Amino acid sequence: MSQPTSAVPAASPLDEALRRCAPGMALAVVISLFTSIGLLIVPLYMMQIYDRVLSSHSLSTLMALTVVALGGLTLYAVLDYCRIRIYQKLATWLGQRLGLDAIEAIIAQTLRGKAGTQGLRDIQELKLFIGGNAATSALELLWSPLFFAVLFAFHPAYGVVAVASAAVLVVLALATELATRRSRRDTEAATLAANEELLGALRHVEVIDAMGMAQPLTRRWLAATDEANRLADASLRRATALGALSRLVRMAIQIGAMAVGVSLVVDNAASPGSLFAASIIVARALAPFEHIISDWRRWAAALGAQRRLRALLADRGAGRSTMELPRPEGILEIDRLVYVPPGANRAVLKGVSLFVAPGEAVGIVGPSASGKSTLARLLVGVWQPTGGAVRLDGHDVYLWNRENFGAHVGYLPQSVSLLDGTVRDNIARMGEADPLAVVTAAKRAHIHEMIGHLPHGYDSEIGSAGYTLSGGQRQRLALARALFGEPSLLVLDEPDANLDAAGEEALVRAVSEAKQRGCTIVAITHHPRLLTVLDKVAVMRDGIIEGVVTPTQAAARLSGRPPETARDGAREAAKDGAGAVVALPAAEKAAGEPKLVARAAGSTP
Ligand SMILES: Nc1ncnc2c1ncn2[C@@H]1O[C@H](COP(=O)(O)OP(=O)(O)OP(=O)(O)O)[C@@H](O)[C@H]1O
Repeated sequence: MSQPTSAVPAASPLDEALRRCAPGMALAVVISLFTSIGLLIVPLYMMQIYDRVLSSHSLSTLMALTVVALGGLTLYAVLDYCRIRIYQKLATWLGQRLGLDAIEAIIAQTLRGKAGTQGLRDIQELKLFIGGNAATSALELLWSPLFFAVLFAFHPAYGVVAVASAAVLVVLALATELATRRSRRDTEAATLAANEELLGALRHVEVIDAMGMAQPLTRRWLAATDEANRLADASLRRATALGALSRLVRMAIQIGAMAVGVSLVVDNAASPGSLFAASIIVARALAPFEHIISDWRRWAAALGAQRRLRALLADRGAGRSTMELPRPEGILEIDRLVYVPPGANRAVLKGVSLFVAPGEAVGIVGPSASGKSTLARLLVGVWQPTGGAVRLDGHDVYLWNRENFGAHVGYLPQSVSLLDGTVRDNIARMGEADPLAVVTAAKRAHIHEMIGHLPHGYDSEIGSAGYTLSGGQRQRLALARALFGEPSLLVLDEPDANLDAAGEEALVRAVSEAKQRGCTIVAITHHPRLLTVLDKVAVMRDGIIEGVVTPTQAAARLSGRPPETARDGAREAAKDGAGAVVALPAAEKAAGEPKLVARAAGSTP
């Protein structure tokens, strides 16, 4: 079948977001030209006072200069406010813009076993950088030549002192970077790894508390952070030494500028007023250079954050379609599916093929670790197949746009996985849903009444901070979530694992009704009652489908024996005749012959 799926464009979302920030940045930089000029108001005012008012004793000149200076300072204050607000707005926008992509990327990485929330912290770091002083003072560097020009205009000696001082400060900033870069990066990586391990462990806090595992965990965390602390200390030692040196240099510059100024005044080469004005302007001209050194940690953090964000965002669900597809009929084709987990050297699925017609309900049985849950995850496209494909209505489920795919698919994982929120939020898949649609899904899962008995009905909070549902209640609620919104495909991974007799009965009815509504169903189950409402049952062992039996045959075998005997059941059923079971030779199965299995099961349309 065809695969006309369009791929995601390769442009980096970070570059795209920064590109869209550029006009705002440019406006802020232009405004900062005027605020930089505004910074000259006080020194020029002082110079005029010394050189004109003190010598002429003219109070009217003083008054005029004061009015002009105050007017200029007012304008400066307004422009400075606008400039800072632009940076703050840009930082907020950037955070929102990147947040969506970062969450998507974090989900994609977590699915590949690389869990972590560092991406969100990195966005926060970039926001602080842009919205705070670090980025703004760096952009003010652009206008430093203006100050240098004024100093050269006063006297070339002032200009030379300022430019030479700026060069020394730049060298110090570069030395700080070179001396601390490696250890800083290593510190970041070591701290990140230690914190992620601890956060991962804290998700299982009940186990930790019940079995007194807090101490060993703390020791592991301390051992992991020890290395990070050692590296951080080395980096801090160098940065502190260079910081002390740069403070010494800054004070020496002030003294040097003053000494040069006084010698010029003594030689009558410059006015006394220019001496004071120049010392203030030198300080202003060098301020952005000094900020680079004092804000270096923020700079380093922002550089590290953008590097990690770039890598994270490049990694988000690469190659998935951006185009929405219409509601599928529910033709499910598993085509020579192979799956080798990341880092593993052995395939969990070794060429699984199966065809499921629209509205058909298939059971999957097989012993533990035969690959059933892995198959379920591949059916809903959360993992990328190593080979082969799963197609729904001819389109690869892994490449399918996730939001669009989710609207047509219901998935009940083995771990249930309810999220923090209300019962209503969970059924509605955390979206803003029509109450009628929520109630319909609950009724289809036969839990509408059960929800009525919760403290706040559909508004009952569940999850870590809310009402604690029983295992069976959680499973039934997760079934309602899977049934929400008329799914075309329903994938249920052991939906009966925690249910009592009433729950099992409700599940059987819910699955049977979904089938009648035309939903294609794949259910991993060993429950004989549930098997009987399905159309066929695939028997899995060691990553392959050994054969397909009728539900009656599978249920009969399973009700008398443990699930591990499913293969024997399949083989015995094959001996029963009726062509219901296909026991393919191993080599044939590994090569993958989907149609053989499907045809033999009598399900190919
Ligand atoms: N991400 C992974 N990395 C390494 N091995 C994995 C990974 N996921 C699954 N496996 C391995 O694949 C095999 C099949 O696992 P799977 O969960 O699919 O089995 P199952 O048939 O659903 O078992 P059960 O009935 O016990 O749930 C197991 O041996 C498991 O250890």
